[in-house]
Formats: sequence, structure tokens, C-alpha cells
Amino acid sequence: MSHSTKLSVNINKFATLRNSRSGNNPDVVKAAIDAQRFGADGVTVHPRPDERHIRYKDVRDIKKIIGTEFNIEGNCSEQKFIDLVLEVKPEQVTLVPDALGQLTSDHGWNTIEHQAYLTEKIALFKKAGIRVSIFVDPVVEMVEGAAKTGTDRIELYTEGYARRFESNKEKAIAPYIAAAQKAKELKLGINAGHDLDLYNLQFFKKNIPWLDEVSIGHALVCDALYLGYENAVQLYKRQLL
Ligand SMILES: CC(=O)[C@@H](O)[C@H](O)COP(=O)(O)O
Ligand SMILES: NCC(=O)COP(=O)(O)O
Repeated sequence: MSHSTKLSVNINKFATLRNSRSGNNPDVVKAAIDAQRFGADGVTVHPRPDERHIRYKDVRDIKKIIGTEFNIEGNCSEQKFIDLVLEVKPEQVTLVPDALGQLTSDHGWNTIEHQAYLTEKIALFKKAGIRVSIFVDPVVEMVEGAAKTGTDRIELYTEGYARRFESNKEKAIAPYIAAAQKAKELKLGINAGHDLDLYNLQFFKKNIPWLDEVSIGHALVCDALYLGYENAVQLYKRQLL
């Protein structure tokens, strides 16, 4: 039987649009309800310290309506973030090493240098019954380091793959296959995300069929504008069959 890969829709960009005016249009909670109604397996949010898109209140409001998997991403260096996650208790927290005010996520953890730090933070969340994933570059040594922190999963940072996909997809996917093989060998679950889209997703899944989950926001929301939200969610689901 083939391994099923979950699609978690990242709804940050709905919040970006809402925050460009006062008021509540588009409604971020409705975006979460609709993602699930249209077939997504989960919802991802990445509340940043400046709350420039997802606000802490959104996270609490989404928790009330979520019937699928809730994944909260963020940097555990902020006590405010840790407190929020422990209060909301999502199914999964994804730890991302972003600096304050960073435009978007652009690197994974150095799991060797920050091993003790990660081990301590991960234990906090696991004690509360929350599955933990950590954001890593597709580097075998970083996956080996991740396995020593007690994390349940890694999330492979896929911007590099997305960037190189068009010019040479075999070369683009190679480090991800090696990292994913190492993760499998070390019994870590595997998530992936950042700049995955309707063109590069199927090839990624085909080469790493044991992939557990992808979280996709930017491209899916752009596609929703062109193609409709329901259609976009279903087209992404189809790439993972
Ligand atoms: C960890 C990751 O790759 C995503 O969360 C991405 O950073 C989206 O965040 P923004 O929507 O703030 O760009
Ligand atoms: N973890 C990656 C994510 O949630 C969405 O990234 P993107 O599709 O907005 O680049």
C-alpha cells in the first residue's frame, strides 16, 4: 500500500491580506474551516513575533474550529511562542530558527551546534503531548544531529529544491533523497515545505514516497486567486496520490 502524505494548508497569506486593512476580510478562521472542507488534512500557521500576518488571537480562534491536524510553526527562542503552543496544544509544533523580523524562513537548524538547546525545548513540547518537527536543510549531518535531539520529525526546507527544479530536477532532488533516506533509517518522520507548488510537488513525492506531510501556503494561495480556493486545495491533494 502506498504511504499517504498529508497536505497541511498554510494560511499565513490570508492573514497578510486581512492585515492590509482594518476589519476581518478575508476571515482567517473561515480560511481554516474552508481548507478542511475542501479536503486538506491539516492547517498550518506561523505566528511571527511582530504578528505581521497570523496573530496570536488567530491561533486561539483556529484551535476552536479545527477538526484536522493543527501545525504551529515558529521560533522557540520566544517565551511568548512557547506559552502559546503549550496553551493551544496543537497536534504538531514545527520549530524554525528565524531571526526577528526575517522576511520569511530561509534556513534550517544547525542541529549539531544547537543540539542541547533543541533537546531541552523539544522535551517541553513532548511532555505536553505535542508532536515536534524541526526545520532542517537537506544535509545528512543535520538529520543525524536532529535524531539526537528527541524530535519526532524533521521538516525539509524545500526552497533550494524549488529554485533548482526548473533547470535540473534530478540534481535538485538529490540532497533531499539522501536526507530523507537518512531520516527514515533513523526512524524520524519527514515533513517538507517552502515554495512547493503545483509544478514541483508531484516529483518531490514520487522521489520520497515515505513523506509524511507537506505544508504549503504561498503558491497555494496564489493558485486559489487564479483557480478558486476549493479547486486549488484539490489540485494539490491530487499531486500527492
Ligand atoms: C517554515 C516555513 O518555511 C514557512 O513557515 C514559511 O516560512 C512561511 O512563513 P511566511 O508566510 O511568514 O513566509
Ligand atoms: N512549512 C512551510 C509552509 O508552511 C509554507 O511555506 P510556503 O508554501 O508558504 O513557502
